[in-house]
Amino acid sequence: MIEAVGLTKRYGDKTAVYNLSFQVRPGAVTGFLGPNGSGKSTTMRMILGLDNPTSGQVTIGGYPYRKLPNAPRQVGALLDAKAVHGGRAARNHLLSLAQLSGIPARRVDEVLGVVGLHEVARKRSKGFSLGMGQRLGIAAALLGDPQVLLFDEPVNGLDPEGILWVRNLMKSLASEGRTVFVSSHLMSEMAVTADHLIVIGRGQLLADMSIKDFISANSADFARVRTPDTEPQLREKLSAALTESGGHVMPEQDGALRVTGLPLPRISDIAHDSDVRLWELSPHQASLEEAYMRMTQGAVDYRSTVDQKEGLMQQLPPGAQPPMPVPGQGQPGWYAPPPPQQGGQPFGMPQGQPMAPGQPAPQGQQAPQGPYGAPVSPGAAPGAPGAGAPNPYAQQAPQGPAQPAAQAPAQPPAPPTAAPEKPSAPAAAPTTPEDAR
Ligand SMILES: Nc1ncnc2c1ncn2[C@@H]1O[C@H](COP(=O)(O)OP(=O)(O)OP(=O)(O)O)[C@@H](O)[C@H]1O
Repeated sequence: MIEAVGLTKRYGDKTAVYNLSFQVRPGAVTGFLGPNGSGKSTTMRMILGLDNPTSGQVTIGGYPYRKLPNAPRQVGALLDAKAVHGGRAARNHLLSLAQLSGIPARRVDEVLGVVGLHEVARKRSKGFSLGMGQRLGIAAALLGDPQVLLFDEPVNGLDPEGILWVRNLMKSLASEGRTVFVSSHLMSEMAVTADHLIVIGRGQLLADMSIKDFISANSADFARVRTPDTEPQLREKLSAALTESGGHVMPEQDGALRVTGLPLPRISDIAHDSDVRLWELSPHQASLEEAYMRMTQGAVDYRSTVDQKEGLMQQLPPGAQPPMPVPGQGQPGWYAPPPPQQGGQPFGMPQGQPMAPGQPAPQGQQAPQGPYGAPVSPGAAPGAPGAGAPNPYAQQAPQGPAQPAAQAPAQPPAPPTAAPEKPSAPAAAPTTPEDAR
């Protein structure tokens, strides 16, 4: 288990992480979500002993990383897939990491099979595609057969097949009882990968909850109602009638109305009673990406200066409800879809679920040891199981296509921040203590 308590990191006058407390438990994929610059990588570096906290502490299995006995065998991480010596063959790169950590050479071939890079094992990594580089970084993380794994944005730049492969790998590692902590800024990806979510914004904890709770708290039902385009007065009439009946009405970009707080049959009756013809009346669920953006909208450091949000600037039709204000957040005159619990917690924290973890798991709890990738025959195709023993990770699970990457949040430009440029990530695999900065 990974446990952070009051973790704070300052770089000069920039506070990258502030008073962060959370636990990452074994047997689950824990998604670490936050907008760009929210402190995810800084937190991961502190977990791995590559950066010292300004205050607070973070431990793995009760030890700070640097005091962890035989750390490379217990913790594996992918921080930056590009942090490899490009002139070295993939196998040699892994071999050198293995030798530094006293890991036998045969394990190198095992992990090459696990990530499906066996056929290119003797090729220099500088010719690798982004996806192959990610696989090589993941192979390095798996070398020590560790119980604790950290992946910083492992699907960045991957194609749908690669995303699906990483997703299934995370899940199978967790199903073996390992602790899997994976950062991302894509809610849509975490929704289908993670069991648990830790969300941060500007270095502070915004939410710590199971994905199930996040979904039930944030997937509000709403109805889309569309009146004939040719008769705008009907739209206004219906909007007023729905509002009068206790509904919350907001305009959609395409001229339809988004209605919450009224069941579909009631909306139909109100339209009928108001003599308004409908071209559409359909049930919908707010997307998790929207809920996540709502949660983090006040904690986004970097915004596009390109005006991409005209659709959100529509005038409210007569009778329409203004957006729910999110205390201390959001931009005046702008709005995201309303939170599902009107008048309640803007982030819809489920009952009895604290913002910060409240149930410490027993210290030193050991996850059950699962079977690990058995050697794969040298002729095995990349990503395919070997001809000998089955390869649990290289196999494609029969699932649907990966979800497309979400649109960047449409937000007005924020005032420039004085944040210094982010330095490049550590230049070597974090499993080698020698590389610690
Ligand atoms: N070594 C450093 N010196 C100064 N500032 C830093 C340093 N490392 C990080 N920061 C700053 O701390 C903040 C958090 O950065 P961090 O890289 O941890 O965010 P992140 O959530 O991983 O972002 P991204 O999703 O863009 O990778 C940023 O404002 C960044 O510029």
